[in-house]
Amino acid sequence: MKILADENIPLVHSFFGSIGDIQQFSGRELTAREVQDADILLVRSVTRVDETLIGDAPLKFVGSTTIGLDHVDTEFLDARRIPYANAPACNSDSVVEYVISALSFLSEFDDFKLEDKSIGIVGYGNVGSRLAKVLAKLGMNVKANDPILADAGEKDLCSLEEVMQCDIISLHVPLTHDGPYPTYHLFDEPRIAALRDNQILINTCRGGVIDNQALRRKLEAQNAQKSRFRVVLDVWEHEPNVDRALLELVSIATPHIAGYSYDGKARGTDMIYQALCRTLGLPVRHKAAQFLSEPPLSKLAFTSQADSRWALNTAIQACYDVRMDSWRMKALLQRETLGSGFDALRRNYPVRREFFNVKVQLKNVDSDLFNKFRALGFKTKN
Ligand SMILES: NC(=O)C1=CN([C@@H]2O[C@H](COP(=O)(O)OP(=O)(O)OC[C@H]3O[C@@H](n4cnc5c(N)ncnc54)[C@H](O)[C@@H]3O)[C@@H](O)[C@H]2O)C=CC1
Ligand SMILES: O=C(O)C(=O)[C@H](O)COP(=O)(O)O
Repeated sequence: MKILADENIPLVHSFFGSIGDIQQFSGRELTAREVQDADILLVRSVTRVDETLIGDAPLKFVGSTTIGLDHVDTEFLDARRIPYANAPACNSDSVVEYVISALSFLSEFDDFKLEDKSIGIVGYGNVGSRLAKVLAKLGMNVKANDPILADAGEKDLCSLEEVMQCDIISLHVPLTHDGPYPTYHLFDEPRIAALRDNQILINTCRGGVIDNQALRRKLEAQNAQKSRFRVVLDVWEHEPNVDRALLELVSIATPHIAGYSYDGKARGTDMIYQALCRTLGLPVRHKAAQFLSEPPLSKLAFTSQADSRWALNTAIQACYDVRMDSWRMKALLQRETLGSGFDALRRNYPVRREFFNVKVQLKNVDSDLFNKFRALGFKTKN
């Protein structure tokens, strides 16, 4: 059995080695010729899986070890009766922790308290709803917009206009071009122009959800001294060929790594392995936990002398400091090869572990701080 697998899928040999002969490829360079005699195709988000790539290859399964599926032409696979799977929620905690790290940094940089702010979440699926629950427990005023869930009867959702009034707006929708609520350029020129000088806009879903040129024009037009309009971008239109001027202007810029916790990527591989076993009727012999090593940081301790805000920011940034990723990405501005640099940062991404790997000891602290650590996903003890 020939298994073609993206070279950036972690643990691919551990999970799939006993099922077939694994041949790895570079995600943006896979050709139809290589796919012609493959039985199994395992991709990440950078490989467009469609008729041009697949043709009449006798594939038994296509798996994408990602949440997003906009790179896969599922109608074509359905028509060809090729089974496929993605990995819903595999890295949603990773994205949530990315947003929390960004907010932690910005709250220090612009000196505000999260509990004084409102956040509007666009897309209330796995990522959006998890983020909403954590931030509400941290004391933020949370509003969410999701017209698809609203039509299906979900209560307590808001209009996009209401969400647009929040201090912070965070985007968590799939990239779609049709249907009743397409998300391509959901944030178009008029919506971007309507954003206020003191708002924060965060995009960790797909670059095309924001009109990047319109966003660049908005940032170029503002008064850098006076404006507090902050933008956090993990995803970009036309990746890996990012708009240099936009990259320079945003507060935090990262190369599509919000979902790149090692735990999340390993979970993605695990989920696709399980889906393949179900499809082929094979026994499930492996679990991601078997292959995950000890985290580099496992314990933190705070005493009753710790200021709550400082303690939370210290723990968040000790686990994951998004500024490091942003500095590495902004350093690309000095180099000619932005596109290949973007992919190199993703390929060589350092091991980042999720908050649940860290046990936080809290001696004689009040219950509010204890609960906030728990809400963030840390293991806690007295
Ligand atoms: N930057 C990164 O590394 C990562 C990015 N992602 C992206 O984040 C997206 C969201 O992930 P999940 O929450 O897991 O997906 P999900 O499918 O669980 O939730 C998406 C939600 O968006 C809603 N939605 C669709 N169109 C909408 C519209 N026009 N307005 C408002 N809501 C709308 C859907 O009803 C759904 O509830 C993924 O599709 C993927 O593209 C996911 C993981 C990592
Ligand atoms: O899961 C998703 O959806 C994502 O956006 C992935 O985290 C992106 O990673 P790659 O598949 O592009 O490596």
